Amino acid sequence: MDSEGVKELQSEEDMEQEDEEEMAEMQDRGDLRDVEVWNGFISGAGLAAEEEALLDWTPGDPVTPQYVLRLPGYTDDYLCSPEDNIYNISFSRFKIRDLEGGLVILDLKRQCPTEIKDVIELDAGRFIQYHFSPAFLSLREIGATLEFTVGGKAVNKFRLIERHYFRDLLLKTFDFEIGFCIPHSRNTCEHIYCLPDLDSHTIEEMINHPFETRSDSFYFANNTLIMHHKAEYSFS
Ligand SMILES: CCCCCCCCCCCCCC(=O)O
Repeated sequence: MDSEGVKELQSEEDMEQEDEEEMAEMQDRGDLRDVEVWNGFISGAGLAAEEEALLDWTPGDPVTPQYVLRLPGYTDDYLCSPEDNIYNISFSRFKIRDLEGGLVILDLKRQCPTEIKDVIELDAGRFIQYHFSPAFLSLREIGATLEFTVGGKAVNKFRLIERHYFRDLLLKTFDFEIGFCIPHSRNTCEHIYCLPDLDSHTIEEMINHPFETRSDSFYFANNTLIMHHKAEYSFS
């Protein structure tokens, strides 16, 4: 696969409608608890037992796209291990550009052998801190180009779900369908991020509190979680 312009699949409105339906069902059943949880506000990070129950998930159950789309906050831990990347997907470049002005904001490249290696990278970094300027928060749309190689097995339904939070407030969920990737391929795709409209108080808080803005990136193949990356952001 060598695709450009992967789009956001599920709109915020669709997700809100799904949440409203879920809440209405819960209300009918009489088990509606913390409405705040479903609005993206929780009082503590990670999953408490009652949150797992609310999500209808018990430890050991597979982590599905539906599950991560309902997470109440930034996770305390990684929800899969590096060994779960059975397709030996290896990221080689990550570039961010402002779609309006065309300015490249970030371009991270990894030194990679010309030949695609079909080995699992157990030491691949899963956590990164990004340093942006306050002006980043005024951007409307950014394009994030991802370059990666795939090992000997074809990847079906490759999908990235990314959840961005400031503290416990869910800022936005991005859901990108990357699709099918052929074995031993080198791939490029660009995801378009429409940045959320944030109120001035939240923006000020995000600027004044570096690395309290965080994200979980969940990568799925065939609805199975194969990679989980975490990131923190400063805008000062
Ligand atoms: C300001 C709140 C929403 C921000 C959306 C910013 C998009 C940033 C793209 C970078 C995502 C990289 C994630 C990662 O490296 O795991």
